[in-house]
Amino acid sequence: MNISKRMKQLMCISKRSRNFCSSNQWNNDINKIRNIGILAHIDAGKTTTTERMLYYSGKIHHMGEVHHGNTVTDYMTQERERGITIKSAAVTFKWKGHQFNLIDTPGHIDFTMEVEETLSVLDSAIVILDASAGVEAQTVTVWRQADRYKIPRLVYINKMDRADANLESCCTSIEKKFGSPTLCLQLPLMENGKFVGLIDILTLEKLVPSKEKLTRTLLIEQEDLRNWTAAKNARSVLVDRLTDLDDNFANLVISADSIDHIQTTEISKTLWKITAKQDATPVLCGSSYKNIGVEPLMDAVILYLTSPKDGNNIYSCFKNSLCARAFKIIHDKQRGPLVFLRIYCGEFKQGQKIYNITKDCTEHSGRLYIAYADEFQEIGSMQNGNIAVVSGLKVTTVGDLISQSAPSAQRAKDEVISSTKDNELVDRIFGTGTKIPEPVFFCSIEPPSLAYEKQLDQALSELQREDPSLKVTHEPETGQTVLAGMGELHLEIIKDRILKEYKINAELGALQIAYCETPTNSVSHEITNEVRVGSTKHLVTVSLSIVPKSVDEEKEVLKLDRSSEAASNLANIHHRTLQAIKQGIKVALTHGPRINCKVINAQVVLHKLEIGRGTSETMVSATVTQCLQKMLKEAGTTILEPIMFLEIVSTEESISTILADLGRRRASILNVTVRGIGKIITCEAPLSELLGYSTVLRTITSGTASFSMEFSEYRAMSAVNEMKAIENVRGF
Ligand SMILES: Nc1nc2c(ncn2[C@@H]2O[C@H](COP(=O)(O)OP(=O)(O)OP(=O)(O)O)[C@@H](O)[C@H]2O)c(=O)[nH]1
Repeated sequence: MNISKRMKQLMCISKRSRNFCSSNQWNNDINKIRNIGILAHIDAGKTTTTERMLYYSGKIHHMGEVHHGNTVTDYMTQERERGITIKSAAVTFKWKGHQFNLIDTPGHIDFTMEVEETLSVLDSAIVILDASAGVEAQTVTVWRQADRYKIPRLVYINKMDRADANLESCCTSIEKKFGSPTLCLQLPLMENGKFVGLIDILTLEKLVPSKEKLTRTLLIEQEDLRNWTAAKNARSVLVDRLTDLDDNFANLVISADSIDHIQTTEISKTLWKITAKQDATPVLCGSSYKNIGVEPLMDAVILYLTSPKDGNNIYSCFKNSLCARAFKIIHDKQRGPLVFLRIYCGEFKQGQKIYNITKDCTEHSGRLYIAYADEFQEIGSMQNGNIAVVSGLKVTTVGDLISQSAPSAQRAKDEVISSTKDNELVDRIFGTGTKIPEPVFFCSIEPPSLAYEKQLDQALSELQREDPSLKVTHEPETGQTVLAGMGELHLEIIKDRILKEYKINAELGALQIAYCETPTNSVSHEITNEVRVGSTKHLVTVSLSIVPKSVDEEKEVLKLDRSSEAASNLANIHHRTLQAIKQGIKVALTHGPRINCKVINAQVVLHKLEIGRGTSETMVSATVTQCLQKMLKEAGTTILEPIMFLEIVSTEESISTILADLGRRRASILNVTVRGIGKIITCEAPLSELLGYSTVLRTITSGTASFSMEFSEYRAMSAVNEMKAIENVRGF
């Protein structure tokens, strides 16, 4: 690693940061804030593009490169060693009077939780594509995630310098895979077959960058007929598309005497509207590595992406009192845990007391900062619309909703409940912000000696607080600590972090597949429990059914029987009792009867509940667990295995070898398509057949093929494979 270069870069950040203390130097004009994320498939160029943005904004004076391991946002040792992003990184900088709070996210599927956390607090996003690859497997995943959070986005097609770059086929793949019409705003400017700049379709200008400055020159018909004609035609296509998408713009076109007289500002305004509504996707292009296209991309962020004020602020019920959502936590050696907050309403003041709505507790915050990746600039206060970092919070975890005080939170909740019958909205506001993906791999972890046991527990608890997709459990029967995560790389990085950051050489057991169980039949049961405390008898009776489902259709596993006989008995269940029942269900479904793994795809229906005076919630929970465990045994369970979706990119020569190998892995081939000079195989295969697949693929194709995979679904297997799974799990 080029250490001196990195040192210079950091000094440069710190020097600029020192001039930058008070919050009122920051943009409190909410219209001029852009909270944006950069999303893409692995290696599309997110970190390289972010590094250029920091450079052009004046935040750094030397551009780092991913292959030199000296970029600002890939600051973790593991990121620098491997040249991939693992943790999302937030940076704040200014561009043309606007404040960008930008989050660079990882592209690897194992770190998808980082993307999910980021998306839950963003206003808009840039999706980057590799110009030679178009829409790739992970692009589809992040696009779907962004759809779920209704995030306006634009696409930046990077790597236009590559010989096999193809802007048109990228646009076609966006339209085909996402059903979103594309609005192409730039064309590549070629000289002797080389990509040297861009043509701005709106202004009919040539944009030719140097490292220091971007030169804009108007295209002149007589001097550059070919480019001028291409730009004019592309502008007509753009105007036509906007006419189809926006009635006001259509009226403007009808009343104009010529398309040429439509003002660029009118086109821009319409583009903003359409992007905000997500009716179409603006497309820009460039080569971040060759420093082409990044400044116009930053201009496009200002022009077409939304500010915090433009979106529908679902938290407006908090009015001017504080409302913020925690979306990321890191552990800083000096400052301790740092919680990243998106502030939706009010102001966060350094050292203020906060009420954590999710955890129902009050905490004291410490210092307040603005983030520049792993550098932090202390500030006194931060206004709504912004992203801030807070130290000192001990209880808050990712996804928690924060307010000023319990009464202000209650006032906001009362207001929403009285003004809407929409329970989903209430849940979106006051529930936890992010969806935590299910881990598909697990392994045991042991300290090198008993002396390290406490330290390892501490390290795991910090890592778990940072990363909700990492699950740490202690198995009471075996005394083992078990780590569950998203993939081989995820768990490998955790082990490496424990070694490098906590200096513990922990031992990981063999990787195991996270199988699940599902009830084979529907069963009902009623149970009565009685406990004597002194002379008092405490009674509880529950009647439940368990019903198998093809997937977990409902958000809640528990459903109340709505029949007339049950309704009166269940009408007045106290909130705390309901929580106790849910807790009892959770415990029972954590360990299935056959191989002790999680029970999924099941619905539990509560028919009856009778509780004697003074019966504790713990007793209710225990009775529900006991009843369900009995029912699961009676119903019998089927074992389910995780099935992965794979996309393999290969040369023509290796295709038959790869297909033959996939045949031995119980894979179903979905498609084989041509991409450039190579081919893409899409298929599904059980995860148990894919352990160490990256090494195998590298070996059988001499390193010419690459692949990405993501979880598809849990599926039942044949009796023979079920036996094998049982043997594997018992051997663990
Ligand atoms: N030819 C070419 N290579 C590029 C360009 N932009 C980035 N790269 C290279 O592509 C590789 C991946 O770039 P990154 O910026 O790390 O990509 P990323 O999307 O951040 O990667 P992950 O975060 O690990 O998913 C690096 O080797 C870059 O130098 C480009 O415009 N042209």
